[in-house]
Amino acid sequence: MIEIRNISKTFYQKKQSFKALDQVSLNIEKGDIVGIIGFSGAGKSTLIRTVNLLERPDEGQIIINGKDFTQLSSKQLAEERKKIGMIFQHFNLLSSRTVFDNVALPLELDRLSKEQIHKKVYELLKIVGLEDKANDYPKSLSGGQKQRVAIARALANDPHLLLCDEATSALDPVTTQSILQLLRDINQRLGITILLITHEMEVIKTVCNHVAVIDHGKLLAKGTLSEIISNRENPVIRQFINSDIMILPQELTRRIQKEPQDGLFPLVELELNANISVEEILSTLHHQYNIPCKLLKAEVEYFGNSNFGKLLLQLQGKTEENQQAIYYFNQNKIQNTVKGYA
Ligand SMILES: Nc1ncnc2c1ncn2[C@@H]1O[C@H](COP(=O)(O)OP(=O)(O)OP(=O)(O)O)[C@@H](O)[C@H]1O
Repeated sequence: MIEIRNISKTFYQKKQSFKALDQVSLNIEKGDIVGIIGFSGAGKSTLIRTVNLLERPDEGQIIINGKDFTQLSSKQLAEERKKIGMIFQHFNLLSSRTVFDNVALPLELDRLSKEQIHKKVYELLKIVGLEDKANDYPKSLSGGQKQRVAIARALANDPHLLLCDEATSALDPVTTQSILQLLRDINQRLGITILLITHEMEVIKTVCNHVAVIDHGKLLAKGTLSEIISNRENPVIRQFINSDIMILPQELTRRIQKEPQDGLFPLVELELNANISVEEILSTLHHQYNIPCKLLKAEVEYFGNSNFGKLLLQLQGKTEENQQAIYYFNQNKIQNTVKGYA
């Protein structure tokens, strides 16, 4: 439905050039929620802005519902853009207009009658849960409420696609979750495709079913959430997914030894992957190998049927038994690190 095909964009400033996008291609299916993640300066904003041609690419095509946007006249483009809503990190509301008038703006530009506008604006405010704020001005709203108004305005022309440019980056974690929940509702109830950019993995995990990773203007990887999360080879992806260092419980930190000693057992940190579940690992150690072990800490997340995260296990078998456990981890590509002995 949306095809970003070999897009490149170079910026020129004072005789210097900078390639912000380099041959980026990405397909987005109708009804998807696709997240593009990357570090600051990776090219995310430039990429999302090329989709509705706010930024015109130097090369490549943007094909939406069979139309190549780069080939449209400005009049045709203006028509097509009405069907693409956009929201921004800093909401971009007009401070001199009430909530009602902000949401009404695209409808006024479309020359709808007063009655039609009134009906539509209240429908939209109901969707975003702000009917009681119609007469308030943006300055009296919280960040989350401002973003809701911006979402209502973006939905005014019944778009088939919503572009979200770091829409939750200025919000606290609780408000972020409520805005993401609203985006998911809109996607499910209204069938609107959503393309969002973010530098936060939490945002991706909360709402996206497909992910693309961008770095230095190039698309590094794309796929389902679990495909991307299982991609342990790429160092950039690893940084996003695996940024959490597992902190040992305090009481253990005090008595942990670096070298093996009689009477001490190894503490092993395991990195889970999509191929094997926590339950299977523990059950194999207990029942198949008969190795006593203690689960000291677990940070596990589930995506579909796959689990990811880390475990801290103390292997309490004899030396050979514990080695057998390590062999089992290696055989199953479960990354394991002996953190010490206790
Ligand atoms: N209009 C412009 N003129 C010159 N350089 C630009 C312009 N827009 C973007 N750039 C440069 O292109 C690169 C990519 O910028 P972009 O805003 O797309 O990155 P980003 O991944 O969205 O970063 P952030 O998360 O910090 O917003 C940056 O190095 C930026 O300085």
